[in-house]
Parts: sequence; C-alpha cells; structure tokens
Amino acid sequence: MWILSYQQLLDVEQFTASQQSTTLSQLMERAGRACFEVLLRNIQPGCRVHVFCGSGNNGGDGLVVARHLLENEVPCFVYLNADRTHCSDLFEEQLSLIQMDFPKFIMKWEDFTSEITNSCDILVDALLGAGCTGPLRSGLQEIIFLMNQSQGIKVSLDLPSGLSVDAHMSVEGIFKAEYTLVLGAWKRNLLHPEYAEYCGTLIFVPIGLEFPEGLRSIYGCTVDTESVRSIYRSRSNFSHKGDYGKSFLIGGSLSMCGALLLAVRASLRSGSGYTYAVGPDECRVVLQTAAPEAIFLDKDDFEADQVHQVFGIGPGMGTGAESLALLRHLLQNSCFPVVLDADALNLIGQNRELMELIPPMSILTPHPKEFDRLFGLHASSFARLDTALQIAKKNKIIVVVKGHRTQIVCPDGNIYYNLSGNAALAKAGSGDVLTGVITSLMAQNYDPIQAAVLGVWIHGRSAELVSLTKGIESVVASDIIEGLCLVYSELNAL
Ligand SMILES: NC(=O)C1=CN([C@@H]2O[C@H](COP(=O)(O)OP(=O)(O)OC[C@H]3O[C@@H](n4cnc5c(N)ncnc54)[C@H](O)[C@@H]3O)[C@@H](O)[C@H]2O)[C@@H](O)CC1
Ligand SMILES: Nc1ncnc2c1ncn2[C@@H]1O[C@H](COP(=O)(O)OP(=O)(O)O)[C@@H](O)[C@H]1O
Ligand SMILES: [K+]
Repeated sequence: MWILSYQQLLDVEQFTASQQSTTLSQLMERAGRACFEVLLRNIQPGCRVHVFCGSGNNGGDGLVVARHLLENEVPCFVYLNADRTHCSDLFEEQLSLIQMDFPKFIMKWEDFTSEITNSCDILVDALLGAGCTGPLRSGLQEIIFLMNQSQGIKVSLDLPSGLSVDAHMSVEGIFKAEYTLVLGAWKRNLLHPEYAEYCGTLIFVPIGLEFPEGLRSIYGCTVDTESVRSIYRSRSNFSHKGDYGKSFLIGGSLSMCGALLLAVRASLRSGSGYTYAVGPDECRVVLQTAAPEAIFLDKDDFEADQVHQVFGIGPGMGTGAESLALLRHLLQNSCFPVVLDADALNLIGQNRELMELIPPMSILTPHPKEFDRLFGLHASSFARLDTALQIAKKNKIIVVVKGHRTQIVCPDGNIYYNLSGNAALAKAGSGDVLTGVITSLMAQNYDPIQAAVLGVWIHGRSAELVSLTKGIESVVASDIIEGLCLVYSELNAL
C-alpha cells in the first residue's frame, strides 16, 4: 500500500468518494465507526472514555467515535475547543448530530482539569490528524500536556496529535499515544524509529479507500500480506530440485562457523533446490554435521567458474586478506547479482573502490552501524534513507536498510517498508538468517527486488509466529529458521 503525503490523502479521499458514489461525510462515518469497533472490542465493561476533538476532520472522526460509544451506552465525555471559529464542514455536521442526542456529554477543553486526568480509563486523541502543520498552536499544548499526564490508556486517531504526516519536526509537547489507529492509509512518520514512542502500537484500520491507477508516492509503499501474495509463487508437484536453483552461501571462520551455518540452514528452509556452504576447512565438520542437506565447499577449492551461481557472501567471513581477495574476485566476475552482508559490507567499507564493482541489482543488507561504516555517520533514519536512495540509484543496487520496519530501497527510487517482524529479531544471528533466505529466493529465480521484499517479510513473519509460543526474549536465530516452516505453510495456504 502506498505511503501518502497529505495532499495525496485528500486526493484519495475524493477519488474514493467518486468511485463509490459516496460522500466525504459518509467516509468520515465509516472511519469513525471502524475506530469505534476497534475500541469496543478492547474496552472493559464500565470503562469511561474521554474523547478530545479538534475542529478539523480528525475531530470529526472523534465525534463519530463518541456518538457510537454513547449509543452503545459506553460512558463517554467529549471535549471540544470553546473557540469554534475555524471548524471544518464535516466537523460541524458531526457536532450537530451528537449535540442532538447527547448534549450533556459535551464539554470544553477547559473542563478537563488535572483532577479528572486520573479518572479516565481511556483517552481518545482526535485533536489533530493528517492536517497538522508546524508546532502545536491554539491552546493545544495545554490540553495535550494534561492528557499526557493521565494514567488512562491513550489512543490516537490516525496520528498522535502534533505529529505531521511526513515533515521532520520537533516532538516537543506532542501527544504520546499507546495505540494509534491508522486510518485507511499509511503515513511515513508513523514508520520511523524517531517517532515510535509517540505512536505506540500501530493498528491499521481499513476504511475502504481506493487508490487511483498509476498513483505513485515518493515515500514508497508498505510490504504486507497482500503484497507478498502477489510475489510468492507456489511450486508445481511435477517440479524437481533442478527447477529451484543453487544458492551459495560464503562466509564462516574459525570462531564464526555459526554465522555461515545459520545462513545455510535458512537457505535450506527457504526452498532453493541446492544449498552450498562455502567456507574454510575449519567449518567443514560443523557445517556437515549441523546441515547435512547442504554441500560443503572448501573456499580454497572454490573454482573460478563457480561465478555462474547465486551468492550470498559475508556472514562470519572475517575481514582478512583472503576474504578480501575472494570478495573482489566474486564482485568482478559474478554473472548474477549477489547478496552482500556482514563482513562483505565491512570489507567494502574499508575498500571503497569495491562499491563500483558490485554487479547491478545486487542486494546490500546493512544494519544501521554497518550502513554508517559504509556511507558515513548519519544523524537520523531519514538521513540514512536519503543516502540509501542516492546509492541505490547511482550504483543500480538494492539497499536493505535493516531494523524494525526495514526499508528496501530500489534503483528506481521506490522504497518498500516491511511491516512484519518484532524485537525477537534483535539478537545476533538474525541478519545471517535473512541473508540465507534472500539468497535462496534469488536462486529460485525471484528477481532481486522480489527476493529482497519477500525475504524480509518472511523473516519478520517467522519472528512473529515463533514468538507466539516461545516469547520474544527466548527466540533465537535458529528458531527463526524453524519458524520459516510456519510462514511457508501460511504462504502455501494463501
Ligand atoms: N484523508 C482521508 O482519506 C480521510 C481523513 N479523515 C480524517 O481527516 C483527518 C485530516 O483532517 P483535516 O485535513 O481536517 O486536518 P486535521 O483535523 O488534522 O487538522 C485540521 C486543522 O488543524 C489546524 N492545525 C494544523 N496544524 C496545527 C497545529 N500545529 N496546531 C494547531 N492547529 C493546527 C489547521 O488549522 C487545520 O484546519 C485525518 O487525519 C483523518 O482523521 C477521515 O475522516 C476519513 C478519511
Ligand atoms: N526490533 C526489531 N524488529 C524487527 N526486526 C528487527 C528488530 N531488530 C532486528 N531486526 C531484524 O533482525 C535482523 C538483524 O540483523 P543484523 O543486525 O545484521 O544481525 P546479525 O549480524 O547479528 O546476524 C535484521 O533483518 C533486522 O531488520
Ligand atoms: K489524532
């Protein structure tokens, strides 16, 4: 799904209304109703809800939520700005509806005093949404300050008030949501770590928006079950191992056979017809014992003509002279794009001329520290993304900027934000698993962008599924490999 700018959100709203022969008012009813349903599913009986509305359409959504809560006999109070000189038409319309039936539950912002902050069970923030520009004004600082003091559960509609859709901004005084109900389309600032503590858990609420054919966004798009469904290819029962390619994982060293082993085992579980482990002789016994399905190749016996294969290189490889020579050889001679991770990236950071040798459409998978070692220190995830875009375009490569909401940055300027995954992946070895998965997908002839997008999503989804039984802290990289079975079962069933 495209990640939209404010203007695009307005255009999509208009487009949806005309496509569905509906009105913007009915769209607001749909959005507010959908948020109400999410709330109702999650609130305890007797819970008191306090809804804070601004005078724009975000406030209008808040009024729809409040009306439905009151109609369902959930105790609910609505707080409005006493100054209503600048209200949107849709807000006015919603206000007259709620005033008709529930006038005594409507208050002014000033009525929300510090004494009642602690009697709220749930606070719904509908002060400002996508229309927010610049720092907070018009008395919003004061009310948000009090709301942030409350012990109640804090839920924002669409965006935490004070956060813009896409502009970089100061977070001073903005609402600190525990949950954000994201309405109908993703907004870029919700997906970056800098604002994570203000957005809390993101819950996407579909509202049936339709996107015009040919719509593009400079902010890219998200990767979710829907997009994965269109990439994943199921296998024919008449197929054989020769149909699914050979995946070559290169890495390992005396103290880090494990990194190569993880990549190899992940490749085995990701579908390539053959998986080869290319490492030093010291890793042979470990590899052949722990991954008997893989074929071990001593890197000293690695033939020059093996360059006609799909390679993932780097996990546990070390940055010595031999590794450098092997990497240089591969980059110069590989017939296909390669997957570059860990020490392969560190070597490129130390020998910048290697950047120019990387075959087109190769995939680099740096975590933020590797990224900064490669391309210099960056002050924010936004700055890193800008650099990744420039590099991807200039060198015609794919940069996978790893982290929560990994971004897959492509030579055509498109950015894919992955939505799967959780903190179970914040452990050594997770990246090696990802290298194995992506290399295996490339060997199976997924094109490199598809392999990166599908691989990153599968990897994250595996973490989500294994965490359900093992708990986020206990999951280790080997569990992520085992979890691939669950993910493929899901994909097979799509
Ligand atoms: N675009 C869509 O597809 C849909 C949008 N909806 C809702 O509409 C919202 C956007 O509504 P609006 O465009 O009316 O915008 P908002 O409701 O976010 O803001 C409206 C007003 O706030 C004022 N404002 C802006 N920045 C401010 C600041 N820093 N301090 C104080 N006041 C400020 C402006 O004067 C503006 O008129 C979305 O977030 C969503 O909640 C939904 O109703 C349904 C579908
Ligand atoms: N909190 C998190 N949420 C989602 N994914 C995460 C999180 N932390 C780490 N990951 C993912 O786990 C992997 C870690 O890779 P990396 O740091 O290279 O690990 P290693 O080098 O130890 O194998 C990346 O794919 C990253 O996106
Ligand atoms: K809001």
